[in-house]
Amino acid sequence: MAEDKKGENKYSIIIPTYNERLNIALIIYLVFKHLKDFNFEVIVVDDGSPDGTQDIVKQLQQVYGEDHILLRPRAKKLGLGTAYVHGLKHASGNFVVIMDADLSHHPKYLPSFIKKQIETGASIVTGTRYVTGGGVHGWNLMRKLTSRGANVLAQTLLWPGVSDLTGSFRLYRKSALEDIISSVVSKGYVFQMEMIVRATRKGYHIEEVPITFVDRVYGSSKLGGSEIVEYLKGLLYLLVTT
Ligand SMILES: Nc1nc2c(ncn2[C@@H]2O[C@H](COP(=O)(O)OP(=O)(O)O[C@H]3O[C@H](CO)[C@@H](O)[C@H](O)[C@@H]3O)[C@@H](O)[C@H]2O)c(=O)[nH]1
Ligand SMILES: [Mg+2]
Repeated sequence: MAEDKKGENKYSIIIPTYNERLNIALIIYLVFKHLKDFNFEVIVVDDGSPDGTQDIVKQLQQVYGEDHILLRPRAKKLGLGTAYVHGLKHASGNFVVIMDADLSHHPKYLPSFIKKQIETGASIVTGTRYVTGGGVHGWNLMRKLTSRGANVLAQTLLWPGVSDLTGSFRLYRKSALEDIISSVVSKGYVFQMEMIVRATRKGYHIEEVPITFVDRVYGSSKLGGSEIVEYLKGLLYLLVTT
């Protein structure tokens, strides 16, 4: 396996949170477990969660160290896309990973993202549910159809050459992420699709690794009907502007 055992690379793991009190300790434990051979930091971007997520993160900082877990909160819920932008400003690594807090993105995949990047030299490695070896577990039929439909629609209109456009488990070379993010306008969930489409248009080397997305056990999704409308608007915007 290609490895970066405490080598020159540092991975900044950005985890956006909104009401993830019941998930945050486990995801951080698992990140530490699976990245023990690598240089990394975890950056939690919490948007003033009323459930006290930040209190748990502060306790975890006492256990793991404040240099390993950074809490970079914002006063209120400002949207998932802007949470990544905020986290990136505080990242000290030369690579950045973006992942959900609710264990839908299992940290066990992190070494395979890193391995793929080292083997190929890619600027982006994106987790995909829609190739052999990947999948979705635990979603109801409606959510499966929504995700599949969103992907098929975007594939048909935009031809990006990436199999999972709405997934958000990704590793970026930090310089690439900074460059791409500077041209992204979306603020919510559609941010993921805009990021990867703009990356393909800019000619970045993108590789994929299969992941199985497992629906959360604790808490609830923050994806509402308004995000679906925003997705459709974002799709049209990309169609016109890219
Ligand atoms: N800071 C912050 N975090 C947020 C916000 N909205 C959501 N989050 C956090 O973002 C992560 C994903 O939110 P979920 O609500 O769990 O999303 P989901 O419905 O499971 O959707 C997932 O799958 C989609 C693809 O099918 C993805 O498009 C989406 O990004 C996410 O990975 C979680 O860690 C959640 O706490 C926000 O406004 N601010
Ligand atoms: Mg989720």
